[in-house]
Amino acid sequence: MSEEKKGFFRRFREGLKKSTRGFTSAVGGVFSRGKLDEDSLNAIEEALFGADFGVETAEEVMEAIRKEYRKNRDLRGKEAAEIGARVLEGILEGAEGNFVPGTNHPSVIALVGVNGSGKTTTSAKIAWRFKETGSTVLVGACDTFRAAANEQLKVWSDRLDIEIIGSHQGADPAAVAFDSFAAAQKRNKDLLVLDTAGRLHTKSNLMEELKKVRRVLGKQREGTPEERWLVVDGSHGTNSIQQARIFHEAFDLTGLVITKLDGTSRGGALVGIYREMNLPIYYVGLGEQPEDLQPFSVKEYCEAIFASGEE
Ligand SMILES: Nc1nc2c(ncn2[C@@H]2O[C@H](COP(=O)(O)OP(=O)(O)OP(=O)(O)O)[C@@H](O)[C@H]2O)c(=O)[nH]1
Repeated sequence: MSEEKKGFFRRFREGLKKSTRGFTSAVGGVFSRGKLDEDSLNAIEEALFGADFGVETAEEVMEAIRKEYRKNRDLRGKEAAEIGARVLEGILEGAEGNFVPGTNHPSVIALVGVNGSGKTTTSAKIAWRFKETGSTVLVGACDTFRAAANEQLKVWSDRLDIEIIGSHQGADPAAVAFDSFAAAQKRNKDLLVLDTAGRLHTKSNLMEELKKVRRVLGKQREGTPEERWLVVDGSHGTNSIQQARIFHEAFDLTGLVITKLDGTSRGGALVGIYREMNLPIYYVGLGEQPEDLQPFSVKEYCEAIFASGEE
């Protein structure tokens, strides 16, 4: 395995460790112990329900483990963990998003989500990631509600050498989106990332505002923005599902980014969100540094979740 790939796996595991700690400590390391018994099976079941996977997922995983246990009373914790990881991988089949900027200069990703979910930082992190791999990128500061969002982007832009189209508080987000797209086209950028607001000043509805952003961009180039990703705070657990539905209805989402998986014991919620939305997860946030935003890996996620408390 290449050094770079090893680094990626390590980061994914490290970031998810806190997310999985609640899960693994609840099963008391039962997966790393020897043969299973009824008590340890109950402990696994309890932990599965506590990790916010959702009832359906918890039941499916448990059913597979119990089925194997009925056939083989010598089943070991490690084998049960492998069964769990496999079932989860099956459930998450198709969840891995893979984004590469197209040839349509610029490809456009619009990030939406409730305030505080991590849109601004995610915009900067995505821009940095593609800049590092040789793409030319522009970020549009369409969050004109929160004065600090524009400032925050400026700080990131200075720190990471990312080009942004700034805005001032109270400006029309759709106008900023328009200008950003025009600038990205003019400068022949590979990628334009649009940060948007999670709240608005005016009484006008946030969803109406997002629809307007889409309408305006669609007039500039049909189908733009072609990537419409919802940024979800992973630590909010399955509570995020209702919000996700509302955004989906208004903005016809094409993908998900799940942030803050490093700071929560509810990392299982990602599964519930995917099951409900059935949209690819492009990135997961595993910390505050730019490199902590990682492409989602089903295999890594499932293995990290069932890593049985091994350090
Ligand atoms: N630990 C951790 N913190 C994160 C992650 N992603 C974002 N954050 C932090 O979450 C906080 C909110 O992020 P923002 O990017 O400002 O959120 P926002 O969605 O733009 O918020 P609004 O502009 O109010 O809509 C910041 O302090 C980020 O540093 C992550 O993956 N892990």
